[in-house]
Amino acid sequence: MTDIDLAKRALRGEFRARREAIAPALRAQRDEAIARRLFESGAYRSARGILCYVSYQSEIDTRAILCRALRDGKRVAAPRVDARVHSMAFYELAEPEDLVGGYRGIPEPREGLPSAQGSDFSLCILPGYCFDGRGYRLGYGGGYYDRFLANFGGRKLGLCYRENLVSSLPHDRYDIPADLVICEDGEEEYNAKFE
Ligand SMILES: Nc1nc2c(c(=O)[nH]1)N(C=O)[C@@H](CNc1ccc(C(=O)N[C@@H](CCC(=O)O)C(=O)O)cc1)CN2
Ligand SMILES: Nc1ncnc2c1ncn2[C@@H]1O[C@H](COP(=O)(O)OP(=O)(O)OP(=O)(O)O)[C@@H](O)[C@H]1O
Repeated sequence: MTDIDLAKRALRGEFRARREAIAPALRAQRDEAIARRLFESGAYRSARGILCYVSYQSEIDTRAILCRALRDGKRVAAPRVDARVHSMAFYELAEPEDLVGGYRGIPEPREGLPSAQGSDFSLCILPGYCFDGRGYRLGYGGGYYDRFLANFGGRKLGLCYRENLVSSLPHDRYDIPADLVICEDGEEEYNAKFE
């Protein structure tokens, strides 16, 4: 375990507590505001398909996002972890019911769904405890997203409550920053290429 891993571990507890301290009703309102901003964004509107995490615990809720994207006629895929090989892949959903209990209780695509491949999937929506001023994220610590993003050529979009945006996070050579972070009251853009 490197110094950076240890520093990140200490921060996870702090930022989870901050997220959990927001009253549920307020959190729901903020999640709705974040989803609304996402739907209005060029990143969402121009994507034919999205790769989106399925929220659990106190993560920003993506249920409404997944359902709306399916209704909008987008292709929608969610991640499934293969813990044996420490990797994660995305599978395309036909309906919300395609999600079943998976890794650590996170809802994941059931077996038998097609793997999400191709340029239609041009947007990946990232979870995170927090993001910094350059788009770096602090995740659960599995390194799953960094391994996946190393081979992903599309737009990387984080969802984050405003109070969990920080100026700077520790990062190592594997960390891949978001191009854009959406908060309940605005957006932070890091990669002009994707305006
Ligand atoms: N919704 C969601 N799905 C996702 C991720 C994610 O961050 N969010 N992942 C992103 O990589 C992958 C799963 N990675 C994970 C890695 C570690 C733990 C974990 O250790 N969970 C502990 C609580 C940890 C904590 O609260 O800090 C647990 O369940 O007890 C969970 C998921 C793929 N799917
Ligand atoms: N592409 C990679 N190849 C090898 N090791 C990696 C890679 N990406 C990340 N790691 C390692 O995995 C460990 C966890 O990484 P990190 O703390 O960045 O996870 P995270 O981004 O918080 O988790 P997640 O992506 O699952 O949300 C670190 O030790 C990191 O160096």
